[in-house]
Amino acid sequence: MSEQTDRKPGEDRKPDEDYEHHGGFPVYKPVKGGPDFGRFVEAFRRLQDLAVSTHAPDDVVAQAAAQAEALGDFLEQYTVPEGRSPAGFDTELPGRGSLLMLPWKIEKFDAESVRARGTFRRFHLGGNGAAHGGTLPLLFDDLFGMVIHANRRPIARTAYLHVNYRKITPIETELVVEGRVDRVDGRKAFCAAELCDLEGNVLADCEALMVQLLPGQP
Ligand SMILES: CC(C)(COP(=O)(O)OP(=O)(O)OC[C@H]1O[C@@H](n2cnc3c(N)ncnc32)[C@H](O)[C@@H]1OP(=O)(O)O)[C@@H](O)C(=O)NCCC(=O)NCCS
Ligand SMILES: CCCCCCCCCCCCCC(=O)O
Repeated sequence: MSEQTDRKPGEDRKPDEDYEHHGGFPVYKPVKGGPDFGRFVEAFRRLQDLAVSTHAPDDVVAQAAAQAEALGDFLEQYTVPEGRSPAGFDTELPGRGSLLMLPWKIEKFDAESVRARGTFRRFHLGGNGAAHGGTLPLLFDDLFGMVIHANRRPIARTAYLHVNYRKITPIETELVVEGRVDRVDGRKAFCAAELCDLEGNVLADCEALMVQLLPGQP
């Protein structure tokens, strides 16, 4: 039996009593990268942009491939398990220092809402100047993870995520996304968010159900 509430997130709730119980997840802690880590990640994003936007002569591609392979060989010895790399766990960096997440900056983070600002990069291109349709669910899904965290709720899994694509989402253009918990029903947190341009036009909106995990649940 679940408890139906109309409470506004953060309004009347104390931090979730189960906050430290993240199903079968390990206890994650932020992992702060060193002084050059943000620069390191941004250099890789630039390479991703260039890898998808250049058509270099074969000898240049061969040289670039050899340098990339050498860099991989150089770094491989430092591989660590999940949760030990700053990538995705450095909360001060755009996209938390992850190459997968959108490299957006958080500008509001509280129980009312989480808001982030940034651009879809050239490597996020779908077609005809628009961000790939699959990159928007990634943006919203990661935002909802932060929304859950900002509401002092334990880690939740996304049960569903519904995106309405209202207008073309351009790459290389500053945009804003903001999301919140709309309603809580026991383990279920119903979330909503909008992606807007700087004139306030809604480019896409999204609704998702985030389900709190049971003990031991993966
Ligand atoms: C989401 C998940 C944890 C829910 O499984 P579960 O813990 O066994 O929970 P249940 O199936 O009992 O669902 C819990 C509640 O959410 C509801 N629910 C779950 N999935 C739903 C969906 N897709 N649509 C609507 N409601 C859903 C159930 O109806 C139930 O509601 P109730 O408590 O009012 O009866 C599980 O399905 C899962 O792990 N899915 C994969 C998640 C995933 O990989 N997400 C992407 C990465 S985060
Ligand atoms: C407090 C540590 C800060 C970093 C938190 C990273 C949390 C990652 C949770 C990953 C949850 C799975 C999300 C998904 O698969 O969609």
